[in-house]
Amino acid sequence: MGGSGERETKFLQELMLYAASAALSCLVLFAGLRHLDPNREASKKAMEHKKEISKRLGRPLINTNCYEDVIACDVINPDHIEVEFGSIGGLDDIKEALYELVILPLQRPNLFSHGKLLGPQKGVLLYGPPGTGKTMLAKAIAKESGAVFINVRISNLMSKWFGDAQKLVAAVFSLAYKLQPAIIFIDEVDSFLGQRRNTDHEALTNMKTEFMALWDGFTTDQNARVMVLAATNRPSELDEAILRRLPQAFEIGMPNQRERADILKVILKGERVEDNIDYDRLAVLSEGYTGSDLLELCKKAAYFPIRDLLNEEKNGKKSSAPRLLTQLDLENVLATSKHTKVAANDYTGLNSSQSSPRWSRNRETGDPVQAAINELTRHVVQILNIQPDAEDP
Ligand SMILES: Nc1ncnc2c1ncn2[C@@H]1O[C@H](COP(=O)(O)OP(=O)(O)OP(=O)(O)O)[C@@H](O)[C@H]1O
Repeated sequence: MGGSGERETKFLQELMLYAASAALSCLVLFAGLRHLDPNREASKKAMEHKKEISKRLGRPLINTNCYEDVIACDVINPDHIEVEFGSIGGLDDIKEALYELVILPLQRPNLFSHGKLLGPQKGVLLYGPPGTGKTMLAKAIAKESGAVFINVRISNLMSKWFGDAQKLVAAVFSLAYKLQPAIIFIDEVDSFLGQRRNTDHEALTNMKTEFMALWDGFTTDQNARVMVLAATNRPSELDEAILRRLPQAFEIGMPNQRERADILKVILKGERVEDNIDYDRLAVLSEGYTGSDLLELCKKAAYFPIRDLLNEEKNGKKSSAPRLLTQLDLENVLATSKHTKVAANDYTGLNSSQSSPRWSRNRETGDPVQAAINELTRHVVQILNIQPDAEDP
């Protein structure tokens, strides 16, 4: 009797020991797996970001999956975008067209829900040389329309979760739908959705196919306030399948003289500058500059007052603040900086096989023939590396 009682106690003890060690092993395994997960940090960051987004959006935490959480890292709340249409110099007719085509349907979908003729645009392409304000314009559209801005970085989709790239692509669309109104922005779209090559990796090809299928789904869903905005410096590298899905294309070209003056005014607005800046003269002197070049020019010029202040201090003078920026500072930079025309030379424009009327939209004349002549002239100017004598303001 005593022997069987002892055996029972021993059995129970062993059972408990096994149970405890099994529980411990599970715990260790679970903790180990969590540490082995290469995306642990990214998911954690994404979760924090998602919480922040929900808070900022004033909506309860949405029910998202782990892929949507990763995409959430690239979501920008419109209230946090500083760029608005007013901070973009020039591009007046393009801004006006984008207001009607993109902003209004996102802001007031009811206006576009009567009949089939006025369905909202689901894809818009901005193309032109680097530094001309395409990204800025895309952000301003999100800001003005109150849409969340999902900046799709292909490198993000490809590198972090290589095997799951297709699921991430699906997450871009599903998250956009949950957060709508939303703008999915794809910069350098040619690198992601460019012409298919035999050398393309299978994962990239699958991603493209998935992206197109999901995009088509949204195009037919009239209630989805989600739009794809794509930008490229190499429009000629996009294939027809993409162009079909981007029926509205806008060339964001090199700014003309009047636009350069406008851009300079916008950049220097609110800065410590003298009142007598001659913007028209600066615009003449800065021919061939993009908006981005003009920003760099102003940044360089802003150092002159600082240098002067430091020199004065060296000579024993005490100054409380740097002097105002002058016309001469800006002209000095223009005279000394060797402008390379990188942007204009890089821009390949469109090849003839893709020149259809929609591509030939010319924001200065609206005339396709004139647009073709301008394009040709631009190429000749680039090849000969000459500057036209006069320029249309
Ligand atoms: N029209 C403009 N008005 C005011 N600032 C401009 C304008 N165009 C460009 N800029 C300035 O140049 C910066 C770079 O422009 P942005 O990144 O939008 O050019 P991009 O066309 O998208 O170039 P990329 O093709 O290289 O991405 C902007 O952040 C802005 O400060």
